[in-house]
Amino acid sequence: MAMPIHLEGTTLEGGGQLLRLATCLSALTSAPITITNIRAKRSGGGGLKAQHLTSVQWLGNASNARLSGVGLKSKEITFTPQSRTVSRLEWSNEGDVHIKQSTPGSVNLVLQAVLPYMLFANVGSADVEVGKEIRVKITGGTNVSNSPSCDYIEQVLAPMLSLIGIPPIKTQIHSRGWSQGGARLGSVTYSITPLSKPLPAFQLCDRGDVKSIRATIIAPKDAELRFRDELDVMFERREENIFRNTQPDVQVTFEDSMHEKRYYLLLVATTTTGVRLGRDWLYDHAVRAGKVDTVISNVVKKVSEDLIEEVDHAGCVDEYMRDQLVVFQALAVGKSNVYGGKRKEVLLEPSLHAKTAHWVAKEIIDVDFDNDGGCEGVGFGADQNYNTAESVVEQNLAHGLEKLEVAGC
Ligand SMILES: Nc1ncnc2c1ncn2[C@@H]1O[C@H](COP(=O)(O)OP(=O)(O)OP(=O)(O)O)[C@@H](O)[C@H]1O
Repeated sequence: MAMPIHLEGTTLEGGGQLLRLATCLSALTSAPITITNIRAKRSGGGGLKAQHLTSVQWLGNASNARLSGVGLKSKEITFTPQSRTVSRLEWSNEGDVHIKQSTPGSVNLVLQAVLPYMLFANVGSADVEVGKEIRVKITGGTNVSNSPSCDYIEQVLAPMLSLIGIPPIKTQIHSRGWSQGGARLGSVTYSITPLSKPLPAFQLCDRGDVKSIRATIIAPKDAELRFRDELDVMFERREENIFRNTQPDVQVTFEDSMHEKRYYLLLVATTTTGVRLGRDWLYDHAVRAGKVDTVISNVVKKVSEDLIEEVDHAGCVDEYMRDQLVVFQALAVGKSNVYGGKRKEVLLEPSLHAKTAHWVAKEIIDVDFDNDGGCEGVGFGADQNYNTAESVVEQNLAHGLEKLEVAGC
């Protein structure tokens, strides 16, 4: 049997993302891995939290893996996938998957671990019903600090994945789960259509101009007017920083957060080439009586400044999207390019999360990322049943998607 690939869990960012990506790639490729010192630099002693455990166990089941050392707080695990095909087909034929967490761990970090597996596991399998959706219901936190919110998934990640050739992902939030204002469980269903053929290389090189902004406010009902006013004033003042060459187009939606300590704002810019850039904040400081106005103005100030920084660099991905696209570049057929933008004429460095994802992908499937965001993917599944470039393009067109081809990459 092959020796497991050893990954030192404290490398670079050294958080849960390293574990999620490593176990996902291992499950897909059947390469056994051992991860040591998992999250060892994180506060609270590190090791697997419930959210990480859920992801590892689900991927283990799906890929029929032998798991060793896997439990709450484990700092070292070995993940040895046994067979790919049998269990892959088992779950995908069902159509419904329910991943339950008993804590409000981020549902979207669980999604981050399982989504590439769900999309790619059946690539090249002749038995798969093309176009058959998997509905994945995940219980946990829908809005959790330091993780993508369901709103970000729906408004940024899913449209960006469509842009690179992944069949559209639908989001249905049943109830919200929060890490702020008292822990609370929620649930969401994502409808995902697995790829049946390899993902063609994709090019995200031309950002275009910002053509619209969508603001999603979730806050206590009695803060609605104040929040909307604060946003109006900000958009008036920052119009030129955001829209530059285009007519301002702003849409604002409001949802009652049902708790006096839950304030959330997401701003999403959509550009003329279909790129989405998002920044958000789930307010995580104390909300003092009589200080609601300060909270609102802090939230609007921070999120709008963060978004303007993303607009300024002219790249095709926001800070978070950059690391979340790495796995798709690594698995695609041929060279994909993702332009990360410039500051003062110098290419923006990938974030530590992005560098970590590059490192994990290199260790497990031996792909390299260059400084300007290019990566020659392994062409996952291309050596199986369907391996012509034309058939790949046909498949994506059948999903109603166009490949984004932009000159200058
Ligand atoms: N506001 C945000 N919007 C979108 N994505 C986010 C946001 N904040 C963090 N992320 C993404 O969430 C992931 C967080 O990975 P990280 O390793 O920090 O997670 P974790 O499992 O919580 O680990 P740890 O508890 O060890 O920090 C990254 O992919 C990052 O890009």
